[in-house]
Amino acid sequence: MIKTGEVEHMGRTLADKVYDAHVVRRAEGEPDLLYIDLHLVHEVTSPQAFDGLRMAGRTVRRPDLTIATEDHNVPTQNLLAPIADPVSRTQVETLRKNAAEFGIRLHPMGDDGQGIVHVIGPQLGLTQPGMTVVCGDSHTSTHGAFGALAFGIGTSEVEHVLATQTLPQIKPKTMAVTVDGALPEGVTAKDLILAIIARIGTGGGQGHIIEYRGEAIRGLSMEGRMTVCNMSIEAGARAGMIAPDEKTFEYLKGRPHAPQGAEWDKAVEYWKSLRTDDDAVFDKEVVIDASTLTPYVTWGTNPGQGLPLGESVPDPASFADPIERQAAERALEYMGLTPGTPLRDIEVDTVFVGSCTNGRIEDLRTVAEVLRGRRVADGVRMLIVPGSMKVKAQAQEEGLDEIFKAAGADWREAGCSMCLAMNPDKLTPGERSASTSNRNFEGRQGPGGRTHLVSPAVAAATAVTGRLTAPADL
Ligand SMILES: CC(C)[C@H](C(=O)O)[C@@H](O)C(=O)O
Ligand code: SF4
Repeated sequence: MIKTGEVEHMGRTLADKVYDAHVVRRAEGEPDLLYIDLHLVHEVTSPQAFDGLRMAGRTVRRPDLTIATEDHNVPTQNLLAPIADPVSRTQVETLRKNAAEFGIRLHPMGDDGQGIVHVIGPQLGLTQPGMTVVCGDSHTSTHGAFGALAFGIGTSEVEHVLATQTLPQIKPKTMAVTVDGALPEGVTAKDLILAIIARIGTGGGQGHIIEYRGEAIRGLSMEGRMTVCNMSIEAGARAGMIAPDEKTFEYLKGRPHAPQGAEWDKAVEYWKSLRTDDDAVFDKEVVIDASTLTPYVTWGTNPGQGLPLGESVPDPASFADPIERQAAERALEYMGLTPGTPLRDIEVDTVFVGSCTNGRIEDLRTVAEVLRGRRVADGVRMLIVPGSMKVKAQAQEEGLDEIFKAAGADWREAGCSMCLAMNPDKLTPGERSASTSNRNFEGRQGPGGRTHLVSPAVAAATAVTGRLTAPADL
């Protein structure tokens, strides 16, 4: 820890640097007060926060640092029709009223800036290295891909940030996940993060900010880095971060909210200092060898229950830990799977491509590459949902939508869609999906629905054969 007036000798991690730069008040035995640079808002976790402000007669302290979008509840087709579900409709209408009353920018359904909250922040250049970013949403960790300290907060904290632009915090511990070597051909960021969670477990990052580092992380595109950071929360971590580099700067340059001219040069100079010092010590460290990885899929009902696609459904008896064994038994029962079945033999009814994990342009390009000249298997429905209206427009500019439609897939409007069952895109009881989203909990995609988490490449190949498949198998 740095003390004012003392020369600092101890190296600091990236997380330390960003955190320390935002502490506006620190007192013994109390949480720190952190300044927040960017506050993202969506319709699900904001209504009570705005009610709280109203009741206390408060205003939003920095509407200019706050931006709202409609994503969870929006249908992904027939946008002109009123939202049929009354709860969804009320949430969306409430956000519109609140945004108007408190002077917050909102990207409503149908607007060309609308999209999933974690897709639009980076897209607009709002998410930048060294920032603190919060949102009433657990996948706020996505923004850590830029070297920002980004984490999800609860609704009462949303109210606190709206009112003060600050947040009380207890400094999390730090954890390094170093991924050495290069990812083999055909192995993607999604496979990597599923492998990491399978290795460290859904509680492996608890209380920690994970910094992903090493050759394989440096080799990822910004989209891939976002996929990795997005799922940090599925390992229980408070946040995930990746040190900014030339790829980060290149991605940001020229975006609507990125600094410009002399401001840009100054910003880049600062951003370059945002890396873990060589002598910094992490509270916890894990090393992964990227060269051993193959496409990963989940077989169970939490994101840590994953295996290489070439393996078989595990036998619960093979788990030494009694809690894991029980969890596996229950998962297999819910998933309707038998131990020993090769994962490649599992047949799916539905394939979902989208979400804040894998609904960006690069993901859609990967899917198009696999689907080009091929057909979605008979009896399989495939939903391809862009993460934002901008992603949709770009995909259409590149003609990807034509490839999707020619293959028999359903090309939709932007939103969270089938990632979670808060809008019309749902699984029916017993229906099985291969999904590029981030959670496979019981009922996540609809009551009784069975979810296998996969990469966009595996999703596309699976749509073609109707069984869990990698493109290399086609
Ligand atoms: C609805 C929202 C609070 C929730 C979250 O916090 O993550 C959702 O986005 C999710 O992915 O489960
Ligand atoms: S796409 Fe899924 S994970 Fe992302 S914010 Fe929406 S519901 Fe949450």
